[in-house]
Amino acid sequence: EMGKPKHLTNKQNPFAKKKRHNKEKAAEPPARREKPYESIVYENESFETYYKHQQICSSDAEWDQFMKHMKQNLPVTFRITGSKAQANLLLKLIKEDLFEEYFRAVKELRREEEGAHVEPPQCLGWYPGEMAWQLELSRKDIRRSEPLFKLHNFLISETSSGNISRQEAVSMIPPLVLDVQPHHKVLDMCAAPGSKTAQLIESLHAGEGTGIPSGFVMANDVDNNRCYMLVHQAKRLSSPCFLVTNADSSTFPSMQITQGDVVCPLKFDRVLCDVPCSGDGTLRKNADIWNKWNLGQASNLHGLQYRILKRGAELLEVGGKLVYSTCSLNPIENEAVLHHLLKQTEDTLEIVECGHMLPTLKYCKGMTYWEPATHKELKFYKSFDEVPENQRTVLRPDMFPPSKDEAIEKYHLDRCLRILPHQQNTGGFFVALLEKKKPLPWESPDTAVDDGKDLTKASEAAEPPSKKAKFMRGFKEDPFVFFDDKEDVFDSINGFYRLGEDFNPRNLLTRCKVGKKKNIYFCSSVVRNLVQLNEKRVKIINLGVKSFVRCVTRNIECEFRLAQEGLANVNAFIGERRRVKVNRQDLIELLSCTDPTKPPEIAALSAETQANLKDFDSGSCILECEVGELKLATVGWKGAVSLRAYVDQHDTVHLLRLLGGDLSKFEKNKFQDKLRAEQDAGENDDGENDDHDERDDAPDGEGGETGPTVETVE
Ligand SMILES: C[S@@+](CC[C@H](N)C(=O)[O-])C[C@H]1O[C@@H](n2cnc3c(N)ncnc32)[C@H](O)[C@@H]1O
Repeated sequence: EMGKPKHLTNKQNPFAKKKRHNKEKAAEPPARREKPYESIVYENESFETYYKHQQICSSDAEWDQFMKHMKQNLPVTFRITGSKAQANLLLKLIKEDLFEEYFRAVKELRREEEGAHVEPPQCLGWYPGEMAWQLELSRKDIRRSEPLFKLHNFLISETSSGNISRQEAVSMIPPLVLDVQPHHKVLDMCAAPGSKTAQLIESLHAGEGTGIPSGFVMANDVDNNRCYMLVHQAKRLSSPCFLVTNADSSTFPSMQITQGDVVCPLKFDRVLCDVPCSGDGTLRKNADIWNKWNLGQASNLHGLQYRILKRGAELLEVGGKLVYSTCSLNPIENEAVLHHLLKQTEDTLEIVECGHMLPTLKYCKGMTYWEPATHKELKFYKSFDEVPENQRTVLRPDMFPPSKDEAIEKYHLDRCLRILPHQQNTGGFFVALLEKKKPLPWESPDTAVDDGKDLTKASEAAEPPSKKAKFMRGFKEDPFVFFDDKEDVFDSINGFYRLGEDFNPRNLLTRCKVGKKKNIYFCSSVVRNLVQLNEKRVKIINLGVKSFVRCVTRNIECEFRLAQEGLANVNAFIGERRRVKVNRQDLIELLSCTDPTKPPEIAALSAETQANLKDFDSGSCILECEVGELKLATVGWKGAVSLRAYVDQHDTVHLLRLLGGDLSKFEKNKFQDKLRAEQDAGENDDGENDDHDERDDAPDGEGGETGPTVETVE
């Protein structure tokens, strides 16, 4: 009776789940096989000619610095995420323990070459709260050097549990500048793989103790496979205020939202346009661009970038802010795109200053003059009139700069930020912050004001036009099935967990219309509203956080256990009867148990905990532990004589780290493991591919909870 009735959970579309799983797998980048060092030539003549001509650096000496840095590997950067109390404690442990290990390991690594001087990790001063750091080591260094294995383990494990994010320094900038608040409606138009999306979600949740934010983040990508990277990325953040859509953002559909009692056109307070680009700012990370770089790409992308930006501006609320960013240095993809739109939006849209939001960041001002060029022979043109007829489909009038005065006084192109690699040893990047002052000239004022006047128009559009139906085809998602007010499963859950008056059962959903509900997801009210109003207008890929999981156990009245993933959201609603206070030592004990057949016995725990467990019904529960300022909560399982923590391995390591427990049994030395495996096999590998371990930004697979399936216990 304990088996999971898989065939029942998905009667409607038995293959959808498997497909989804495969898609998620396929979305993970393959293990990298970097080209042997020698085969990359760090040179590209057109690149140098083009950018020298555009004067992206102010002197020859600076140009030399620029080129020198472009040819070096990028240093590793990461930022600490998560709630304030946990992030502060993790920061303290990083500064004390991790950096001590860092100095030791780097000294060991470099002893022969460089003596014993080690550059200390550098705090990125423009990122708030000392939460972002740069190490003078490349990813390759960290992956390939045995002395650094503990540092590497730390990075992998804390990334997987979502407590740090290994993100390029410059990529942290757009979300900072966008300044997302908990009540904001946020659209990330080109979101995959989602490192910036993660930051947007974190900002949405940054208001301390305010419960579930009233705003939301909608992350979109045109590439269906890459949408699953977003799902994967966001899973670690467990936000009920998040959804993933799959649409071409240059024609992003108009949607609706209920405000008060009125259905209104959906406009966003914040829009991120991190558009597809030639990527030449990432040469330090993607060295193959050295061989491929040509100017044709930029001219090709300009149009798409413009259309995405324009649609973003349309979807923006008056008074709202939009960030346009690329990892390209090319003015054709940057200032020219902004100028192209600003010419048409007159005084309704304005580039605003944002440098002051990034104290200590070194950058150049946006360019106010540039010369478009043909990509084969790199012939530069000062005005469109000079462009020969046969080049006029490639070089468009809109790619040319305004007069120098206009560029500054009318369009404020100088307010853009250009970050060059040598300024603080990063990748190259471009970012501009725009504010919408009025409805755009082609928008009627009504559509920009949420006064519901547009209501009739909006509801006429309720049925999608048939040409929209075309892009809705393709891979079919399982449906989103929300609970209604009389859901029998809910009564059983509510009876067991006493969810309280404030909990709205209609914010729970499953992904199957018929059959037994297996996983129950939780989302915020606004996300439910968006799905219900817009499901037919846009392809929605994912939303909701897994919060309850079917788990049928003898003698336990409720057929659902809590899921660790969703605990942070439902925790506040759960009644006293399913909460157990445990002390620090007990929680360390519970987390350190890695043998599922021998769960910790209640009799071996502290007297306090034993007393707390008296008259406590068996089944799923919350383990609560207070250590100083820090309140930790994990999912647990109370058996007849045992108590266990029900936490996956990465979370276990994170919690043990915070609690000061012993991590040694979780430290893996892959170099030693490999050596041992080779010795066991009695033969030598050719040793060619030594980095087929976890890719840096891709946490490994599913990483299921390590406990046994509870179904088989007691
Ligand atoms: C520069 S990457 C975005 C990186 C992402 N913002 C991050 O920080 O992880 C550009 C993304 O735009 C997507 N894209 C390209 N054309 C698009 C379109 N027309 N609409 C929406 N997304 C598009 C690509 O699939 C790609 O994932």
